[in-house]
Amino acid sequence: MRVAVTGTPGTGKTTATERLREETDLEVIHLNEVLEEEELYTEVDADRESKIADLDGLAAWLDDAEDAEDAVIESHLAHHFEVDRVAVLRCHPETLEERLLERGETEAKASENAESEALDVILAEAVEEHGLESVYEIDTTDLAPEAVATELEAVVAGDREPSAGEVDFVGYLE
Ligand SMILES: Nc1ncnc2c1ncn2[C@@H]1O[C@H](COP(=O)(O)OP(=O)(O)OP(=O)(O)O)[C@@H](O)[C@H]1O
Repeated sequence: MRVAVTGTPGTGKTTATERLREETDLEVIHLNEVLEEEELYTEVDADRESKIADLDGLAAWLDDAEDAEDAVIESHLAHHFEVDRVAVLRCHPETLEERLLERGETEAKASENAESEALDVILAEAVEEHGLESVYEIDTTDLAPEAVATELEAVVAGDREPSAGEVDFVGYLE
C-alpha cells in the first residue's frame, strides 16, 4: 500500500508524518529530502527562491526504491505519483497563513498559499488524478499533529471512508 500525504505548504504534512514515523512502523518518505539528496530538480525559480521538481526523475526514483512500494510519500507533489490512496491535509486559510508566517515565510508566500488552500487547488488535482474513491481529506485546523498522525494511520489501515469535498474554506475569499 502506497499512500500520498499531500496538501498546501503549511498544512502540516512534514510534522504529522514525522509523528507517524515515530509512533508506527510505517515507512515515511519525504520527497523534499529525496529531491535535495538526489538533485532531482530541473532549475531554480529565482523569484520564488524555490527549486522546480523533476517529476519524471522523482517518479523513476520511486519506481526503483525498494522501500517506496509500501510507504507513506509526503510532499505537496505526492499526489502526482502512482499511489493507492491520497490523504489531503487541509487547514483554514487564516490559520495556514499564521502557521507560515510563524515558520518565517514571507507575507507574499503566506497569502499566496492561503488563497490556494481556499480554492481547493491540491484537493481538485488529487481528485482529478486519482478519483473520489481514493481521496481522504483531513482538516488539521484544530487538530494537534499527533491527532493528524492518528487520522493518517486510519487512512493507511483502511479504517476511514474516502472523503473529498467536505472541507469548505471558500467563504474566506468573499
Ligand atoms: N497540527 C498542527 N497544528 C498547529 N501547528 C502545526 C500543525 N502542524 C504543523 N504545524 C506548524 O505549522 C508549520 C508548518 O508545518 P509543516 O512544515 O509540517 O507543513 P508542511 O505542510 O510540511 O509544509 P511544506 O509543504 O512547506 O513542507 C510548522 O511551523 C509547524 O510547526
